[in-house]
Amino acid sequence: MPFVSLSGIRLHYRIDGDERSDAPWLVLANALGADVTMWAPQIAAFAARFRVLRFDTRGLGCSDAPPGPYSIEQWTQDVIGLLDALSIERAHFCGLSMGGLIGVALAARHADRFDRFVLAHTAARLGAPEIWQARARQAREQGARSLADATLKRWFTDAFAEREPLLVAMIRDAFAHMDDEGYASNCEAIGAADLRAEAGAIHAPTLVMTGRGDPSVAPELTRALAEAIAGARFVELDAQHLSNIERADEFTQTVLGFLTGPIAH
Ligand SMILES: O=C(O)CC1=CCC(=O)O1
Repeated sequence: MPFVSLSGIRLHYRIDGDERSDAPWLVLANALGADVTMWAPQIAAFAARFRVLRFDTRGLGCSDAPPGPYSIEQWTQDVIGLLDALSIERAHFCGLSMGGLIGVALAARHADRFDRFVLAHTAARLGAPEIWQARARQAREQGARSLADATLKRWFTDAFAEREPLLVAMIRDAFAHMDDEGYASNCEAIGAADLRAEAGAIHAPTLVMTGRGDPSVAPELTRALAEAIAGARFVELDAQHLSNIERADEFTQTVLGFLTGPIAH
């Protein structure tokens, strides 16, 4: 299992696609409570066009979970450190939810390292700090797995959960084994992150995506992010929060179309 060591922590990553090719790099960033495996439905199609680098955000999956709270600066330094460690000069970036929030910060603050951004099911501010502090407290006191049922209900429609119980069980399994401190520390980073004043400074070509029924990040907040970014494309899928799983083909084709197609000026 490959890791890079960055300022005292080990970050787990995976690469798909032909590493020796000169295909563009595409970085994938996961949601809170998920890990690199959430991108499984996209990997074959993405790896046919890109060298795909996915990583477990600090505190989640197989990456280290040092005591927090974490911060948006640590998240972005983790991504830049990972690119540096792997000698990747530039990449496209696709992040969902918390991964999308990291993308907003990278697009505003580290534009020189990226070409195009996909910011899915996210916003420049993901709700009031008190909500995230309460969630962090619950994770520390009762364990992150105490949040699993409610979270899964926000992530998928009932119809999808009934149709695909195995898929949902696999996502739940990854969630249930999250490190409690890592989950809580990421909640605190989300609560402290308010990038509304920075979204207007994003000039990279950007696709913003939401789900019509997303109860985790309201579509209006995601739409507001798209409106703040000059020239951003906005797409709504018929899904709740993890549209890359519930509407896997549509998500994949929308992202590929954007990353490989012409950019309207
Ligand atoms: O936990 C949720 O419902 C949704 C969420 C917000 C930020 C994130 O990454 O996931």
